[in-house]
Amino acid sequence: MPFTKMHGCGNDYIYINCFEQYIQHPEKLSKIISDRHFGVGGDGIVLICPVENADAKMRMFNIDGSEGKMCGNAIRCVAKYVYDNNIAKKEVLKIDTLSGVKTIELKVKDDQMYEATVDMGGAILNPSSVPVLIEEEEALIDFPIEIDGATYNITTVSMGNPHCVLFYDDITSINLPIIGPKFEHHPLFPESVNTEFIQVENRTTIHMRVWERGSGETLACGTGACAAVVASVLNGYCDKDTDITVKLLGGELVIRYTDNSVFMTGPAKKVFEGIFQW
Ligand SMILES: N[C@H](CCC[C@H](N)C(=O)O)C(=O)O
Repeated sequence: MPFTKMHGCGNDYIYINCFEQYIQHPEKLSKIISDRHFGVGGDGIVLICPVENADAKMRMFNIDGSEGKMCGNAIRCVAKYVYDNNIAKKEVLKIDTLSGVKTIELKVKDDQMYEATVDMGGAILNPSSVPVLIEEEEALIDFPIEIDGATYNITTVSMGNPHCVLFYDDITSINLPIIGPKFEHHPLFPESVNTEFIQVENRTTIHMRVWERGSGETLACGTGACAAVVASVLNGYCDKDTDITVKLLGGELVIRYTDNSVFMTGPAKKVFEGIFQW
């Protein structure tokens, strides 16, 4: 099975062209091929599929086989793949996702690395739409919850997929493999949750680590960076209608939170192509 390995800020996926092949059980394939020792290695797989209402459709599966409803780093790479492989040779592309059709503007920086700006759509703040099971109509902002006897102040945001954002003075010392699953598997989050840990540097710069549902700690999370900037604005650390730099383990994303949409700008890079025997 032919594949293309690509990444956005080190959030790496195995991309499969489903204009040319059909994958019957992507949830099984993701678990096998994502393994860094017995497979290709990645944070999951992304299927690039034909669709009527857009240039292509993206289906993304985490390492555990669960299907993500949106993936910010992957959609930039899908746009690059669609352009490079002449599926749609346009600098403005429309990619369909389980969270609707997104518009991506590509800028070719060099032959292997592109920069893309994605209109990620509006941030969803109503708790029942994130979803988070708390009887509140208003957005959860700096909302205290108790997990295993400890209190955490959470801000919850959906970018088409669920996010829980927390703020710390120092994120370098957080033990994500211990704390991440506590949120990922908590009954408060019926569809599980991606959890972002934020350290604010100034009004235009934040640092982020992330524990992704279904994949664990990744080097970057595009939807998570968007949710983190929305949460930073809601908590008064950053401003709307301003480019905020999100510094991640694998690189940087620039996020702008406006009344209508959240915009994300970042890299998309191809690493190699190959044939997977399975
Ligand atoms: N783990 C996420 C999907 C991947 C999101 C992340 N890699 C991104 O770049 O947005 C979920 O299940 O909601």
